[in-house]
Amino acid sequence: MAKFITFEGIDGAGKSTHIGFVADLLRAQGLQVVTTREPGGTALGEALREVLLHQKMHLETEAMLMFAARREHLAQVIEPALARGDWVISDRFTDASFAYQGGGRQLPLAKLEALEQWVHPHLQPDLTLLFDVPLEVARARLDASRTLDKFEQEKAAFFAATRAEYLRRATQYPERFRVIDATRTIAEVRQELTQIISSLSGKQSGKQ
Ligand SMILES: Nc1ncnc2c1ncn2[C@@H]1O[C@H](COP(=O)(O)OP(=O)(O)O)[C@@H](O)[C@H]1O
Ligand SMILES: Cc1cn([C@H]2C[C@H](O)[C@@H](COP(=O)(O)OP(=O)(O)O)O2)c(=O)[nH]c1=O
Repeated sequence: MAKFITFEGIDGAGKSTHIGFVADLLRAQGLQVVTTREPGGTALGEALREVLLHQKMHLETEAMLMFAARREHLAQVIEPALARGDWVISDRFTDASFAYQGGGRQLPLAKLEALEQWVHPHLQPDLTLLFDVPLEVARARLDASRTLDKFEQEKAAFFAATRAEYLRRATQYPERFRVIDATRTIAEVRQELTQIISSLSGKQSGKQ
């Protein structure tokens, strides 16, 4: 049965480093896998990503554009892939809106819940891998690796609140979240990912 897997965590936790690895693990089992990302994943979504990552805007505009990009992503990529029986791995999904817009920027969670109900009332990820690291570790990795976008330039308090909201959601939805201690080496993290993926087979799809 096709499954929907999401990767989450604060910037610099190491999500992107492991997506190809997990996709290859699944492909080695003969599964068809679609990898994608948010904001993005479609032509319109990538255009919105450019705006979201580089322009200042009202917080509610930011939240609505994240969900607008998501609506398109679901319609064009995620839902058709799951309907075909493909597995889908997305670098971020709605938990990121709760963590960043809700936790980091303090948009009331009820507004995000309303957007979630509008955009995907019947779909949740089957598995959410939360790559968890202290802020200093994430910051050191980012500083060493790239030019920072609008979100990555935020201060420590923003990321503390973002991380706290991710962890709160992991406690709220323990059936789909797996919290990965991403301070370990890449090889150690991959060992745990291999165990998680091999134990996934046989569970039901996340469509409600
Ligand atoms: N476990 C790890 N140990 C050390 N460095 C890591 C680890 N995981 C990722 N990195 C490095 O940290 C940087 C940020 O990783 P990345 O996967 O881009 O993070 P994210 O997608 O979560 O923002 C990259 O340069 C990556 O090579
Ligand atoms: C999906 C999503 C992402 N974001 C933010 C988190 C990230 O800082 C940024 C882009 O995510 P990401 O693709 O992880 O950035 P990068 O490719 O630089 O690792 O968008 C939100 O604020 N809300 C959302 O709903």
